[in-house]
Amino acid sequence: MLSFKGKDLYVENVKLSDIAKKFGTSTYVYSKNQLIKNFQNYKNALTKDGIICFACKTNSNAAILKILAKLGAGADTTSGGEIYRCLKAGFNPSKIVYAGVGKTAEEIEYALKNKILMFNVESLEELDLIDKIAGKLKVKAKIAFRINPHVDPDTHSYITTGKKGTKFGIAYDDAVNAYVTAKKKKNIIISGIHSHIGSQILETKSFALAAKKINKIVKDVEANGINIEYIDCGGGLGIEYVKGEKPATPKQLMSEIFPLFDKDKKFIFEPGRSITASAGHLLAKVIYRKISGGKSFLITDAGMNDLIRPSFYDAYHEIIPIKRTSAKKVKTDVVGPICESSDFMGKDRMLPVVEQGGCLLIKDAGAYGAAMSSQYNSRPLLAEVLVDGNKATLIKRRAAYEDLLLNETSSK
Ligand SMILES: Cc1ncc(COP(=O)(O)O)c(C=O)c1O
Ligand SMILES: N[C@@H](CCCC[NH3+])C(=O)O
Repeated sequence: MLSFKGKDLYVENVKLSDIAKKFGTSTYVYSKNQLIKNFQNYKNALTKDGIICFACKTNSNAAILKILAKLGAGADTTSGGEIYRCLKAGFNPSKIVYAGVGKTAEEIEYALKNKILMFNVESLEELDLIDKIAGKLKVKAKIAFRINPHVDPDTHSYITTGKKGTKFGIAYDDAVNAYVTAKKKKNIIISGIHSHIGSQILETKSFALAAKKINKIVKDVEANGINIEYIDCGGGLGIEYVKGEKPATPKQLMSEIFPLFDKDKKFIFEPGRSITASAGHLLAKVIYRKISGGKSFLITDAGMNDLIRPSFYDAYHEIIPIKRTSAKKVKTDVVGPICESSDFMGKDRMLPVVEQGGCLLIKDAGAYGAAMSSQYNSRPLLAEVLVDGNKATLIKRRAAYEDLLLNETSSK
């Protein structure tokens, strides 16, 4: 919900220059109504019994989580900390699923005590530990196996998770045996099957291929007298970072998947990026401009510690000045203040020479933005602001220098 009104760029009905004045820069700015719209796209497409479990690793700000919990979302979690955040935000534990290759004993115990819907189990050793801890607590643990379906979708290699040889899940060929083993465990209830093939996937064909392979396992497992209630299809739908990219919609995805399975199945989807990415942007100030070695640079107060995606994956985020200007456009690198040559927000962009102190918006940073930020170079974490109509609310205060020393025991 970004638009120009006159010369000014707005998020919903709030001028970004007003946000910069009031809350400072750099700042993450979210649109509540874009977030709701993105979630409703999934909810409306879910014509079968099931749950949309928001992948909270993309953005776990309490205000964002509360909005989604209120809309009836479940949560896909990947650590005890994420389960904690989701419970605090009001998610119903019976809608929380928990994946991850390295769940610790403490995390498993915490999840069991809080009665989550199901563990997406990624190895037989993990299954043993869950069974043991459930026994100690005198409870039953509901599980699905995360199956690695050996599918290779068209996306960045760092975010491909369902390919043969990656660390995720139980290998496709070992899936049926894993279920047979689980059936013998005293404290385990088999609830479902899970796969998640990767992220920023624009087309549906890899999802459909994975789903067909998963259904083959479901049939083989059920032939062994084991019932599979939930088909958890993971997340992974991409968004339009680059103008002209055409990501499939939740409706297209689901209409390909549903007919592949028996009618009685319940479905879980775990979208993350496609819910939060386009609902958030990074507002940054141009501190300095310079020409060096024949290149033009805009140096912003946002760095790779605030948004690591460009440095880490060479990811593209559109960058636009928040004030329309008739200044000439020149090929520009937008860089941050960190001592790394990989500290850039965008390279070779045609941008007007923004005035010093002017602001840029680094778009579609609501997913894996603030959530992946760090204090590298001892830079305090950023403020986060939520816009709803004509109201802008601070949902995370900007950290102070004192916060940098908060947990260091010799800091007094
Ligand atoms: C298990 C699991 N589910 C869901 C997601 C969310 O993926 P995305 O943000 O691409 O929708 C991820 C991250 O890739 C994941 O690891
Ligand atoms: N962090 C990645 C996505 C990781 C997906 C998590 N399994 C990104 O920014 O694109």
